[in-house]
Amino acid sequence: MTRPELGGLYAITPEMIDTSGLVTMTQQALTGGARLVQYRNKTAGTALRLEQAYSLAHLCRKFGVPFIVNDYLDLAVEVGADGVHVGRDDASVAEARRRLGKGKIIGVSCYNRLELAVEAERDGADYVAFGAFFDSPTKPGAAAAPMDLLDHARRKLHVAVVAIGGITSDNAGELISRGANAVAVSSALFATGYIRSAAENFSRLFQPNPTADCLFPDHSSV
Ligand SMILES: Cc1ncc(COP(=O)(O)OP(=O)(O)O)c(N)n1
Ligand SMILES: Cc1nc(C(=O)O)sc1CCOP(=O)(O)O
Ligand SMILES: [Mg+2]
Repeated sequence: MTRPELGGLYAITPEMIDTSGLVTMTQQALTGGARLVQYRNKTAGTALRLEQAYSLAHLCRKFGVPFIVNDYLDLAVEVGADGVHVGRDDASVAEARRRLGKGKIIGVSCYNRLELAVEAERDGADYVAFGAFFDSPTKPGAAAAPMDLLDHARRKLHVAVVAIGGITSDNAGELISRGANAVAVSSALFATGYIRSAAENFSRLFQPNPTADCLFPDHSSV
């Protein structure tokens, strides 16, 4: 079943060594309405990763927003994260569930493959992620995912669907209207000089639009 907290703007943190800068930038994203945060750092050493993950876990707790650790299951357990995100080179869903326990969030990368999502859902994932929908500055070599994958996913799956890869506030609308519950964004949030307002722009896309309802009233239930 789709967990209600797994929707909206999903902020993927950038790689940086300055922990206080990272916390400040993430705080701006949260103030602008980010509903999930993922700590993603592929290059930091163990001590820095631990320091950053603890700091971000603490920050997210203050905002009441789930904090997810990318790749590192041990780190997620150690800092009391709300969940972990795993891909093809990472822990299995079963292992993540065993280590984290019931109630924690397990997200799984499914790239452009619906069958991986069906398997992840069956194994107990809480959300599945598809991408890359657009060229990603963060992951330039990512395989491309077609938009209609979201239409198929919406019909076939019951868990939350996350879209990722080169998403901006200009191209996110179509992903959301095709059924993405959340959009995972790094560069179009953190590589801007206006993180808070970028986050607000994304967050607005998830709010019901009263003007559109007024122009096009929904009589489907009448
Ligand atoms: C929300 C979300 N979706 C996809 C990914 C990519 O995970 P993965 O394929 O394991 O690649 P890395 O991020 O580990 O390089 C993600 N992290 N988050
Ligand atoms: C971490 C990651 N995974 C992807 C996938 O397609 O699986 S794309 C991606 C990078 C997302 O960052 P940006 O918003 O800067 O494109
Ligand atoms: Mg990974």
